[in-house]
Amino acid sequence: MLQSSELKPVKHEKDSVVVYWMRNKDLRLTDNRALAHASGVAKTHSLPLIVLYVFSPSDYAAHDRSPRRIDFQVRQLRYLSAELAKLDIPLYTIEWSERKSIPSKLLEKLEEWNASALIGNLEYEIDELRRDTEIVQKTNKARKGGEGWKGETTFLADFCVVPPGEVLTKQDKPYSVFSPWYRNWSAKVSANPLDYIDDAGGVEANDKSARNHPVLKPMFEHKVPEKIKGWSLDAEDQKNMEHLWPVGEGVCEEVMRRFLKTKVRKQAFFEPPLHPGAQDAKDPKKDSKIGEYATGRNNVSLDGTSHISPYLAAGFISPRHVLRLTAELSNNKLPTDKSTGNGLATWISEVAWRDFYQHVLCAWPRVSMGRPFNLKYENVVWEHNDEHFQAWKDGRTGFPIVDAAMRALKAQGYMHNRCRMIVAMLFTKQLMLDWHLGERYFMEQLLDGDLGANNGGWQWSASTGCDPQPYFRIFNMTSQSEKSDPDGDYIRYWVPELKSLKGKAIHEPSASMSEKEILKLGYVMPIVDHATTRKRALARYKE
Ligand SMILES: Cc1cc2nc3c(=O)[nH]c(=O)nc-3n(C[C@H](O)[C@H](O)[C@H](O)COP(=O)(O)OP(=O)(O)OC[C@H]3O[C@@H](n4cnc5c(N)ncnc54)[C@H](O)[C@@H]3O)c2cc1C
Repeated sequence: MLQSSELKPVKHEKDSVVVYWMRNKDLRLTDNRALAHASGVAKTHSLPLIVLYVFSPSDYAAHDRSPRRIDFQVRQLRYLSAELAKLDIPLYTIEWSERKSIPSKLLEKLEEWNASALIGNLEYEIDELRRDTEIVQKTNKARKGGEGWKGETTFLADFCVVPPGEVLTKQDKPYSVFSPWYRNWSAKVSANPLDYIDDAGGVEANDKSARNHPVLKPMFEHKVPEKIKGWSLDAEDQKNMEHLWPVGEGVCEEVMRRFLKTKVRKQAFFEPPLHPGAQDAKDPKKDSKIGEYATGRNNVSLDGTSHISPYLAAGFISPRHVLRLTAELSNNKLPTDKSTGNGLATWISEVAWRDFYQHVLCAWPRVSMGRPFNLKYENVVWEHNDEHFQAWKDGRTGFPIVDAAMRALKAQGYMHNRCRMIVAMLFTKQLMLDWHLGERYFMEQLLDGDLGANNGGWQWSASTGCDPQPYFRIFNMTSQSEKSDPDGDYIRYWVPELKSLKGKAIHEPSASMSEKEILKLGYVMPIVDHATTRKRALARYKE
């Protein structure tokens, strides 16, 4: 928790207001710690609540945000605005292009509105932590007799199941290896489910008189913009995204229900999570997607994972909520021992990875400043090859599984986890390109782009991160392809040039076909040779 100091109790005067600052990772009205707290403060002092959201295009640019992600958030904000209006609460949005001046502009607004409290959920990226710290420091200074807004500021931990700083070694140090961290994390969660996965509460309606409050009245006239200049999509992509990643009433719960209660389907492409025709599982613990997750999650031609990541990353649903829904399948217990091969336990451990990378971000802030976790690898010599970088982005590397995955990413703003590992491995080890470039490209494309998870995934692949893949274990693209897309359906869908290929040839056309034959299909030869580049990578890392 980050809070202004308790110098003098703040006076909640009768014409003041309470402000909940909604951020990019908590775009929901239920099970939301800061919103519930703000609503409680407003009720206790009989004050109206304002929900504030700040559009900050310069932050989006600095954090390589994907326009699709901004569009996704805008769609959700418009939905939330309508929901809040039913509760007589305004959702007021402001666009500020100067990100460094957000604290001072915000404090000016709070003074203008005569707000007595500002409440939000913490964001763990370094820029955001600095911004919130500046707000708290400025408030404290004003409350010690200085100029400026003198209300109460509170930022709460909400994004993780277990807040950063609570999973520590016996020596009170942060963990840098996932397995012991996970044992500690799961012991805490299982022992204190009420603390960690209980519903944090939501929002209560304002009194009807809020509609005539001098500060709130004009806010009810305010409309959340449909588009943010520089961050909007063309009409076709907008339609595509609305179809693949819908927002609105009950969407997240339904995405979860499909994962927990319906059967795995074979699909070489990713259908929207709310596609028609999902078949109910007989025994969800065994034959639903989650029941089969321990094995199904690595087959990229199955819809064997939840696809909840964009909704979790932008906080349309809380991680507590997804775990509660999972626990319902298991007598309200959370099975966490994944060594049993239990699908539920394996899935819970994946959700825990999300927490793990946030904990890493907080314990070692250098990872959100572009530096490797493992400083030993800070000076690995990377190649500078624009042609290879472009071929990777365009899905024209000559490695079919990589090309399929990269084309899927461009088309859908999403990529299967196994494919993320494969394409990142080719990028960092075989192409020997700087992982920062791949990390940035992912952020620009992904709907679920999140600094902690994305940086963690990239540094895992580049072997520079926390508990990474050791540098000498370099994926062989052909065997990865055979394991993750056994029938080649995923490749055939995304790389139609190869759809006539049968059997193993789909995974490595160049092993059985001449260059002329491959080019005739409209495909390309591999842009690098695995054996040569493997040696190069080993040498570079050793150096
Ligand atoms: C190079 C690379 C980059 C990645 N970038 C991101 C990113 O920007 N945002 C993101 O949310 N995930 C990222 N991941 C993790 C993972 O690929 C996605 O979370 C997952 O594919 C989302 O699909 P799903 O919701 O169906 O996952 P499921 O398999 O159903 O997993 C459930 C949830 O657990 C979390 N999760 C699962 N695996 C991981 C993981 N390895 N690290 C962190 N959280 C995880 C996600 O919130 C996910 O929605 C990345 C992985 C790699 C290797």
